Amino acid sequence: MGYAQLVIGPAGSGKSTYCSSLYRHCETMQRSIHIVNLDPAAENFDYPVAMDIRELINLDDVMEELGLGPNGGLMYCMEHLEDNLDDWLTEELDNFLDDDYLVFDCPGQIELFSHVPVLRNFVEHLKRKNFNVCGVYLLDSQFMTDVTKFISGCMASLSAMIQLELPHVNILSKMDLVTNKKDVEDFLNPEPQFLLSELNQRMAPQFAELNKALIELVDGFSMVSFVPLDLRKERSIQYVLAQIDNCIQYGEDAEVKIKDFDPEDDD
Ligand SMILES: Nc1nc2c(ncn2[C@@H]2O[C@H](COP(=O)(O)OP(=O)(O)OP(=O)(O)O)[C@@H](O)[C@H]2O)c(=O)[nH]1
Ligand SMILES: [Mg+2]
Repeated sequence: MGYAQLVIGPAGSGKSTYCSSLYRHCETMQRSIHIVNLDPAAENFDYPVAMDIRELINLDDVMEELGLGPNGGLMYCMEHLEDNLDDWLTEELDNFLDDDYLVFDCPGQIELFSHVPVLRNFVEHLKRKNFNVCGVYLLDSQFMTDVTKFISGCMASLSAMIQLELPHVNILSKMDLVTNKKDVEDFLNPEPQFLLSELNQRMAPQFAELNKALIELVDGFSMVSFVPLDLRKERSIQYVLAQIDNCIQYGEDAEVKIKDFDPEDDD
């Protein structure tokens, strides 16, 4: 049994930075972890790349030879990955041990986890190879300061959740940039009534019914809650990792220390 995190979220939400911080954290904890680059457009890495889509296909070549732009080129590369799950990916995965822990740093094109089947098929392949996989969805806390942004963030995360059908952890990234914690706290584990009244205040009256339906949806999928991540704090990284480990049953035999501490304790 292997373990895997699929790190997804909009462009610039902090996925690669999270991966490198996680790597360093695990290094300190003397815990083995391997970061995989799935972004054909990535150029600089702050972590050792254990496996790399760029060894399968080169984005510049694709753009040049097929006359595609950066986004079309990226989608082509990802589809090429999808076509090579059985050979390239299988061979690459054979380099790892049975109980290895892999973290996949994905590109940020939102269509990859909203309606294009590439990542879903990728995940299915990992599952067939006996991996326990968790979707880790990063959302930038800078975009979480009012209710309309919160709802749109939830919808994007929800579409990834539905598309991938994975255990799913939502992370609010870049908490170090949040000066007024109160602004964001309202949205970490929000009260539906609070959200609805905020939303109604923001929107014209004819949206009242839609607002109600949206909030019911967000509330109904009680998994739409966010764990704050402040990369300056080891404890914050540790807490996020423990949530994810819990989802994929990592270390169940090895007695992991999750317990219930407050991630904001050390303020
Ligand atoms: N202050 C702060 N900046 C961050 C943090 N995480 C990421 N950033 C910055 O946000 C920008 C984007 O970060 P990346 O980690 O490259 O984001 P990404 O999600 O991998 O982006 P794509 O791969 O392009 O989708 C960079 O300038 C990072 O330095 C954080 O926790 N705090
Ligand atoms: Mg990245």
